[in-house]
Amino acid sequence: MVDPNRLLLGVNIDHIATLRQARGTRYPDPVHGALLAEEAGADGITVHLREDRRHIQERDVRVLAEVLNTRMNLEMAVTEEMLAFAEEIRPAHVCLVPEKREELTTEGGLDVSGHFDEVAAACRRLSAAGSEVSLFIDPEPSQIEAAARCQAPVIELHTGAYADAETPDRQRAELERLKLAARRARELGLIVNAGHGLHYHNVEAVAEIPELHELNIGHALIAHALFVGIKQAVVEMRDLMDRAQQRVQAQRDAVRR
Ligand SMILES: CC(=O)[C@@H](O)[C@H](O)COP(=O)(O)O
Ligand SMILES: NCC(=O)COP(=O)(O)O
Repeated sequence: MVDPNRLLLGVNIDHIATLRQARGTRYPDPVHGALLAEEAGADGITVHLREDRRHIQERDVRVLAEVLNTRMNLEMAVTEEMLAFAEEIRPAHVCLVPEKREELTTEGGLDVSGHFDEVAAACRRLSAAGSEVSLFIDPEPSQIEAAARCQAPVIELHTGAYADAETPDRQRAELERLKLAARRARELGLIVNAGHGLHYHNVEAVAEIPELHELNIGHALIAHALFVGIKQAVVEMRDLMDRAQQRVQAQRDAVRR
């Protein structure tokens, strides 16, 4: 039986679409990648439908909504166009993210406290459409508290600062911020996910944070898949996450003895 406390893996397939868009071809199809990722053990599929449509297209989201066996997590900006699209598709999960057209990737978390009314209204609309809403935020107490006040049931902590840390000290400090943030969010009753920039060499310390529910991982996993295949790339990531959780459990058991 699958452990109900197992840390879940959401596989972000955006960068399969990046390769397709580079040539304007029909291949590689992110939908194909999503189905293989599910077969290999992904617990969900994440797609970010960017305003500039640089990778995932509306067609991808529509087809995924029809064929996924797990669940879709649609990442999107808080715009009228995207809200109307999500209300039509009604994905299982919608993650609200900040977006800048000129950015290389999502540089930081959503400023929930600074745009409280707009984000709270989006949460209400999406919940009414039947989607579970999550807010992609930096591991900052003020943002976590604002997310709880918005009545979003889920947050996703942006792990980019941890992943990009250039020194071990900086990385330890960023990991500590993530741990404190996860603890605070759980105290407030939020479900806590995390993601961005996670890689095979930095995922384990994050996977050891006991309050986390799901990690969303894309770029590094799809890059690895180029060489080992997507199923193997998912299995390897899953193994690292499982082993990290088993270590935490073994430490807990040792303390109890
Ligand atoms: C919100 C987030 O962290 C991911 O969706 C990530 O943005 C992957 O896509 P990009 O590389 O386009 O940012
Ligand atoms: N929300 C984070 C995500 O979906 C994956 O981000 P990345 O692993 O592509 O950086």
